[in-house]
Amino acid sequence: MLKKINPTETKAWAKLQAHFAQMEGVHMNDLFAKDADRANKFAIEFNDLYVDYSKNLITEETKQLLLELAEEVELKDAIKNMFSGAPINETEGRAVYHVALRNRSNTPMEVDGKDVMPDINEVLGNMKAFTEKVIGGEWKGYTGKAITDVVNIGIGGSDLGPLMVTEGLKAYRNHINVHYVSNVDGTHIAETLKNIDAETTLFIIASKTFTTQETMTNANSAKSWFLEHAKDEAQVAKHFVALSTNTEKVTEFGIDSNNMFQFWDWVGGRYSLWSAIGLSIACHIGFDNFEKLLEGAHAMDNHFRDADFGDNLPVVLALLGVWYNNFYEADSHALLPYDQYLHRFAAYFQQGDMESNGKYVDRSGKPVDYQTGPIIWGEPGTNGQHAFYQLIHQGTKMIPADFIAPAQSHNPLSDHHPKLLSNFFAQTEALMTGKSEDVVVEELKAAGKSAEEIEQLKTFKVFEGNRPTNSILVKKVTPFTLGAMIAMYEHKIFAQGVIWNIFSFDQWGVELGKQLANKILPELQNEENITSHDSSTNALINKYKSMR
Ligand SMILES: O=P(O)(O)OC[C@H]1O[C@H](O)[C@@H](O)[C@@H](O)[C@@H]1O
Repeated sequence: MLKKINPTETKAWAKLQAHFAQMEGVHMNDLFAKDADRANKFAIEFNDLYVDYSKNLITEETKQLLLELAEEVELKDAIKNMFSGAPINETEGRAVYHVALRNRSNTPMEVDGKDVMPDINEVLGNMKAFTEKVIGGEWKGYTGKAITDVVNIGIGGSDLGPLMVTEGLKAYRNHINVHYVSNVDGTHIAETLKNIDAETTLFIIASKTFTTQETMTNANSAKSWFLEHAKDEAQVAKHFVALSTNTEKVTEFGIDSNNMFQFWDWVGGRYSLWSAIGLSIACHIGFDNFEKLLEGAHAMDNHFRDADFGDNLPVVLALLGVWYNNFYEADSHALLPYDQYLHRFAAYFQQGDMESNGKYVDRSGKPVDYQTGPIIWGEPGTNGQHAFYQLIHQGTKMIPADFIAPAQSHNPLSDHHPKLLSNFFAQTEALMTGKSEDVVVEELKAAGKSAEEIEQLKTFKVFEGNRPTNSILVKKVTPFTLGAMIAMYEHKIFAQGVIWNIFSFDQWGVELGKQLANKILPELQNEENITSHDSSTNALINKYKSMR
């Protein structure tokens, strides 16, 4: 069980508050000027990852106090608890054991006294055999043709993870095309079906519960479409497989239980890409590469469990996040990958982070009186620069940001990559150093501006700088590195949840909207005037009915 420690009542919190008062007004430029070794001091190297966190509003004292906070909230114990398979997802009475899914050392890992590794290895074995058949062309469709396209139908954790990783590792892809359908908007499935052939398409229905409205609706539409072509229910077995924890519902849907890849209730949806939910990834990049993804995550798991907190990547990133979220009152955090393949990275961690730590009730069931999870957002590299970076540089809000870039591109076309990386380095430098009024005035003089023009223009061109960033430089975006990076952020989220004294592995907040939608749906299926809601909702529903 996780301890119930209010972080704001720790000694470290009070010390951090006092320290924060001293830090206000401190400029990072001065911190760098004072300490020639700062970049070395505040960097962590892990395999092919190099994380520079020196461009943060911290001193050694800040780090020390943040580490004291981690000790006082008993983060070490919490990590041990997670790795021991204890039911730390208390509101659902479940263990949180995605670390077992990627336990490549294969040591026993138990839930309720039962080693889960044999089951995990069995499903991995089934996934391997299946992907090899699909990729090798042995798995045939109803007319005897090999599979060319895989459509993953799922939503939330059963979509975002596999989608982000297949995009992230496209450089490793084979001839199997993978498509993702998530939205209940009929457009999503309709547009996907336009580009595929029923004879050579395999549908993967991915749903932990196998009751999710969007997924079941899309799955039924896919099945109807398929049967329009195949005209034989018996052929469904060749074209539909399921990834789920719910055998009963899978069978009810008409999928042969032999074509079901199991996972377990101790795998949270947003932490499930390492389980059978990763089947579409394995179809796209091959099972060996999928295993390397697991290996990378496993390496990060060991690091998180064993490394001293001061050199522990997830812990350090978590503490920096707490520093900005709770002391500087930053309300968001940007993830900015300088890698086009990682274009869904921020979207993936919007669920990972916001569904985990978007909670206002603490582990004792009481409302918190401090801030919890930040808003996560971001877009890839230079696209963001030409869109929202203005606000990061000169806006009134502090936006701590993680800049992520590979040293080696999978597509080293002419000078694209040096240009991309020059922007990566320039942005973090600019955000930190800013541009003083003196420099602006010199530049305007050099550009031949009059004294009057200089006076009018100068303040607009000044950059305060002092805006915090982490730089995450990886050698190359490989399956191993991506696995490690995803696990790094997963554990950062867990560590922050522990500090904020909240439960990071339930998601009650997604329920109310679902319940109300279920109540409203039948009201949309008749022509009656609706009066059962508030006046705004009634008016909207009735307007919709008059417009359709
Ligand atoms: O895999 P399922 O059961 O279809 O759930 C899909 C998603 O549903 C809800 O939005 C939440 O519970 C998410 O965490 C989950 O990922």
